[in-house]
Order: sequence, then C-alpha cells, then structure tokens
Amino acid sequence: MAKINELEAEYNRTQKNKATMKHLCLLKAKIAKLRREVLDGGKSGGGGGAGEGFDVNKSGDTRVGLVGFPSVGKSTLLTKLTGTFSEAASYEFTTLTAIPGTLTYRGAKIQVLDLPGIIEGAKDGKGRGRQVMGTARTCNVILMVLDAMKPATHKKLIEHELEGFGIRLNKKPPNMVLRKKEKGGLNFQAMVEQSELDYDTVFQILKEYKIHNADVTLREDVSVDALIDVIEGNRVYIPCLYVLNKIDQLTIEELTIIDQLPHNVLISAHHGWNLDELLEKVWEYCNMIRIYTKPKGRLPDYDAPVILHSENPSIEDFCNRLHKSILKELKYANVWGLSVKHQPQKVGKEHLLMDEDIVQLVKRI
Ligand SMILES: Nc1nc2c(ncn2[C@@H]2O[C@H](COP(=O)(O)OP(=O)(O)OP(=O)(O)O)[C@@H](O)[C@H]2O)c(=O)[nH]1
Ligand SMILES: [K+]
Ligand SMILES: [Mg+2]
Repeated sequence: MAKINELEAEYNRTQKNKATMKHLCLLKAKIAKLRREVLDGGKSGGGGGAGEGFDVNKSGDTRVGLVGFPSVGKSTLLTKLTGTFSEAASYEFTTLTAIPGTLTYRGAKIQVLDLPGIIEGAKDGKGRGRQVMGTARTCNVILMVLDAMKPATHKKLIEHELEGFGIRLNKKPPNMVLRKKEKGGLNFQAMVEQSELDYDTVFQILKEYKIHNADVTLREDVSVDALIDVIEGNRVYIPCLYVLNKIDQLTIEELTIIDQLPHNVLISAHHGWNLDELLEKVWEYCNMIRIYTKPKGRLPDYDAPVILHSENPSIEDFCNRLHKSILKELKYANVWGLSVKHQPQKVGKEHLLMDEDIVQLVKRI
C-alpha cells in the first residue's frame, strides 16, 4: 500500500503534458499491477475477484443491486419496490448483509439486492466493502443510490471504489485485440488515430506485465486505462443508473438541474415517488427482451415470457435458454412479430429475435 501511495503521489504531482505522457502511462500500469497484488494478497482477485460476495442465490431473470453510502435509503427502496422488508433507520450501517427481494415487471422476474452501505476505502477492505462489491459484480444492473441532498462528489467517490474493484459503469469493453504469442515481439496496429497510445507506450506497458510478444490491434481511440483493463482482464462492464433519493427535500429549481444529467433518476423511496420511471429505466438498462412461446395449435403463453439478455438474441440463444439439448433437435422455427416480414415466417437458428416475438419450435422427428 505504501508503494501505491508513493506512486499515486508521484502521478499527481507530475505535470500532464506530451513530454511526461509516457512516464504517466507507465505509472498507471505500475499502480494497477500493485493494486491487484495487494488485493490478491488479501485473498482472491481485487481487480475483480468474483466469488467474494455475499451468499445469495441468483433467482429470476435478472439481478439489480443497490449500492451506495450508508443511509441514502437503499433499504427503504428495497421494501417499497419488492415488498420484502429490510430494516431502515436513521443510523448508518443498519443493513449488514445482502437482502434479496423480487418483483415482476413486464413478465420478467427481477431480483433486487439491498446491500450494506459502503464507504471510502471499501475496495481496499474497509467495512464490508469487498463483499458488497463482490456481489455488485454479479448484477446485471447497478442502482447507485445517492442522497440528493449530499454533495454531487459522492457519485465520483463511489464510482472510484467500484472502479478499483474492476467494475466499469456504463462503459463498453474497449474495441481492441490483445493476443499474446510465443515469439515475434510486439506487432502494433492502430486502425484510428490514438490520443494516448503509440508503439513505445504500449511496448513499455506490456513489458511491465512481462508480455514481450503480442499482437495489439486498436480499433478505436483506446486510453491507457482501457489498455490496462484489457491486460489485467477480469473486468466487468455493468449498466448503472444513478438513483437520487430523498427528492422530497429539494426545491423545484434543484430538481430541474439534477434531472438533466445522464443516467439520473430522481425518486423519493420513502414517499414512493417516481418508482414507475425507475422501473421503466431499469427495464431499459437490463436490456431484456421477452419471447413468448407458442405450442402447436394453441395460443401463445403471454404470462410467462422467456427473458433473454443479449441485445440481438438468436433462435439459438433462445433454445439454449430453454434447455441445452433443444438446439440439436431443432428443425426450424416459426416466428411471429417485429423481427419477421411474414407472419409467421420459417427461420433457422441464426435468426435474430426482437422484443415480444412469438416463437414456435419445430423439432426433427
Ligand atoms: N426524506 C426522506 N428520507 C428518506 C427517504 N428514503 C429513506 N429515507 C430515510 O433515510 C434514512 C436511511 O434509510 P435506509 O433505508 O435505512 O438507508 P440505507 O441506505 O439502507 O442505510 P444503511 O443500511 O445504513 O446503509 C431513514 O431514516 C429513512 O427513513 C426519502 O425518500 N426521503
Ligand atoms: K440506515
Ligand atoms: Mg440499509
């Protein structure tokens, strides 16, 4: 830790300009590496150790985690959303473990996890921070609950904690390829102009990780941090909503300002205000689509949609969601809905489905 602090101090006092860029990049790589070592030493991977969370069974179609400082209203929100009681009180650290609740929205079963409050330094082992963040890593969407009365800097602080645990919020994995090899040195290719990385910098950073032979292809402007993420691996990319709670204490003027920020949803958990919009947004951020099944000669089962997560799920994904062996037996599928021109249309396993399509699987005999 002392070494990390020293390097961070050096990073902060170094002037940021073209001449110092390389040095700064290297410092970043060194810090990232040390951080992981410290966390690994403290048992299991920090740049994101999975398997370190609370012991709660995953249930339902998707999992949503409530993360935030103490007393921002996470438990109040869980109780309001799911009807599952989680104790709420005006003192900090009321909640000491993960409390799961479930709700049904548009036919999907959503598991909501109330989590203990986290504090600065959580990622380095303060409080139950590591367990909270280990659990946050398993969520499909994170709701960062913030007290709308508290400084806006709190958002950054929590983000920083999650970042330090390998969680990337509202980001996509960098569009680049890193392929390690046995020999041949570094083969560096940038498809678009780079503002931070060049051959030398990449070479130095890889060397820090003892990678001497690799193909590196950058398909977008990749930052040093993003490159380090790819080298370290084990990062998770999770959509996040900033849930500003306790808006009953704000003025209309204050509300109008914070309402405009991206990913923000304004609520009052206590009064149950604006929970409809919150659920609508959660639905959007979960990126789920509903597929109805239609047994031959019967109406579709509209009450129990099959929920799929990926953006453009195929018939193959649909089959695999039902059962591993189904795909092997599949002859073709009949599909009704937005993804097809004819109603129904005969399609193969590569066909991409859309929300609320109806699918009838026809098996080989
Ligand atoms: N004014 C106001 N107070 C609220 C609202 N929601 C929750 N509170 C209050 O905020 C306090 C903390 O609520 P909790 O639900 O215990 O907060 P928590 O985030 O679960 O806290 P920890 O479990 O300690 O981390 C309680 O006194 C709640 O009544 C709200 O919408 N408006
Ligand atoms: K509390
Ligand atoms: Mg609580």
